[in-house]
Amino acid sequence: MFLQINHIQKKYKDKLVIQDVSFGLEAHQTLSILGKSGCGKSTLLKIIAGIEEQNKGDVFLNEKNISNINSNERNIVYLFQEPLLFPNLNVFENIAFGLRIRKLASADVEQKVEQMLESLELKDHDKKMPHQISGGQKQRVAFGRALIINPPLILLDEPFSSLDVETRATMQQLYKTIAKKFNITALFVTHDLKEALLMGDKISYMDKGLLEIFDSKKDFIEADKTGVKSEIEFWNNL
Ligand SMILES: Nc1ncnc2c1ncn2[C@@H]1O[C@H](COP(=O)(O)OP(=O)(O)OP(=O)(O)O)[C@@H](O)[C@H]1O
Repeated sequence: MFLQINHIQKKYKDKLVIQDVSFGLEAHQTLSILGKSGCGKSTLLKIIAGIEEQNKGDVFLNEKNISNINSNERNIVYLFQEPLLFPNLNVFENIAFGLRIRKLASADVEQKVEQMLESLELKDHDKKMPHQISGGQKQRVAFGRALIINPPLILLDEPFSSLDVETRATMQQLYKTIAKKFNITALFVTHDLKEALLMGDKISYMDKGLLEIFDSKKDFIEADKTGVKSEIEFWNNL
């Protein structure tokens, strides 16, 4: 497995937030993590990113135990609901940032950023500043800035939840396209049932600090706790 999580436990003081979480994820796959507010989703992502420290358990990335490696040396990208862009840099330079600090030649930066702008349908916005673009466009710039450095793993923490329904649907489609194009390996946290089903190659459900991965979408739909059956019942009863 490209990402292997073994028996992670996390307590905040005496409160057990993550009980015992283990799972594996193959490279180039997206795992959706569905769960109600407070079930420990963000805490799990923070542990994998190295922002929080677990009390027990290990994180392996590409066969290497990264549990004791500093967050900035893990090269894992963590994308939040609200995209954090550099307010004083335009769209082009926000995306180029990771390449500039790695001292890539200007011509290479230009070529890579142009390609990324094209993939993210941002070509007409390259000169704009972050305050001049919409929420969906900001989220696309944040994706571009993350993807351009080829991170081994991307952690998405409800990335589309502040967007309106239509923009959200567009972003979901775009995510599917770029995930395939850039061979992304990702964890996608959401509290939206449909989004979990759409975004994940694999789907999991988190509840009270425990996580279950389903073997298939059919199993996920049929399990009572995921809420799919009651959703279907609701529409049938209308
Ligand atoms: N730094 C912290 N100190 C103490 N308790 C925390 C801390 N961070 C999170 N918690 C608690 O841990 C539990 C899990 O929080 P977490 O943010 O992981 O939930 P979540 O599933 O991501 O929720 P949401 O969907 O609302 O973001 C919550 O009860 C929260 O109050």
